[in-house]
Amino acid sequence: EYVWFPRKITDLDNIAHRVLILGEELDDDSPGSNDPEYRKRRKMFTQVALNYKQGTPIPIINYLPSEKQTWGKVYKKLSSLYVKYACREFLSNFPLLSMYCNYNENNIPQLEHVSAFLKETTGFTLRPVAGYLSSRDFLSGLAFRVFNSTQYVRHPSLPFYTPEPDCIHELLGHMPLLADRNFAAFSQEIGLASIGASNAEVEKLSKLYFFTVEFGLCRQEGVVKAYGAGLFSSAEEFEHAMTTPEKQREFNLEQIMDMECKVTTFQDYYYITESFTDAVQQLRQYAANI
Ligand SMILES: Cc1ccccc1-c1ccccc1CNc1cnc(-c2ccc(C[C@H](N)C(=O)O)cc2)cn1
Ligand SMILES: [Fe+3]
Repeated sequence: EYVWFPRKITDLDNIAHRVLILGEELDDDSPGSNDPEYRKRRKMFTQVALNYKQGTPIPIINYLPSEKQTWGKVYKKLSSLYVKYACREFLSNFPLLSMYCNYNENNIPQLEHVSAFLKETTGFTLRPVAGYLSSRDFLSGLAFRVFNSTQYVRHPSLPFYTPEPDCIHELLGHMPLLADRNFAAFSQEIGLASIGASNAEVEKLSKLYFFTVEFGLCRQEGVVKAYGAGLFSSAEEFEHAMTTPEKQREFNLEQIMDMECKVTTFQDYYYITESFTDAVQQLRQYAANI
């Protein structure tokens, strides 16, 4: 069947309104859905994302003291885990974000500032997203080196594991590696493979994305390290994944394709790839047969 796909970067504006949003479509038992203040605050972020037009600056947000407090708690706890368990690419890029994007315990970095920094390093840029895009729509952004990023902050009741992506997940989880040239290339290749692909192939690519970009492990100097954004942003799942060897498995594309993606609980398994370039090779092989 004919599948529309974006042909130029401004076509990504046609995708922005096709989101699952907290309180409308998303199940109402997500954290903060029974907190009227929080839901009002989330509606503001939703409007910013729905009004956004490609190529315009991302609006600067005056984050609230309660949001900054959640960020600070998470930032402090995770910083101690990065030293022990993060891959070398993450550790070498993190200081750059502190320097150029004002990453610190007392300040939530602005997407606009991080987007400008990424544009200089790997050509990636950010755009604010109101909630869950479909896998196809999210992956199509990556083909243009555009990363759809949430801008709201998780509810203060669940700082160390939240079932929804939020700006803390994007800023601490994804941004440091989007500044790495090999990882940026890998991310774009997954996006390019999804353009015009069938629904079955998009489903497979989104699982590949999920078990690498979101929850990937790698081996560096013989030691298992993390590179998955979902680990870098959840102190609980990060600690769990790195201290439960029986849940760590060698990366195997076929096996991953059959795995179910757990979106609101910890994963059953975490997959180890030797490196990003190794993952790219496996993806290229797979994409060649699509
Ligand atoms: C679940 C879904 C909805 C809509 C469209 C696609 C999907 C879908 C289907 C198959 C595989 C993956 C997905 C969506 N992918 C993802 C990717 N990331 C997340 C996710 C990432 C981070 C976090 C926050 C983290 N737990 C933390 O506490 O920091 C919470 C959720 C959740 N789902
Ligand atoms: Fe993510």
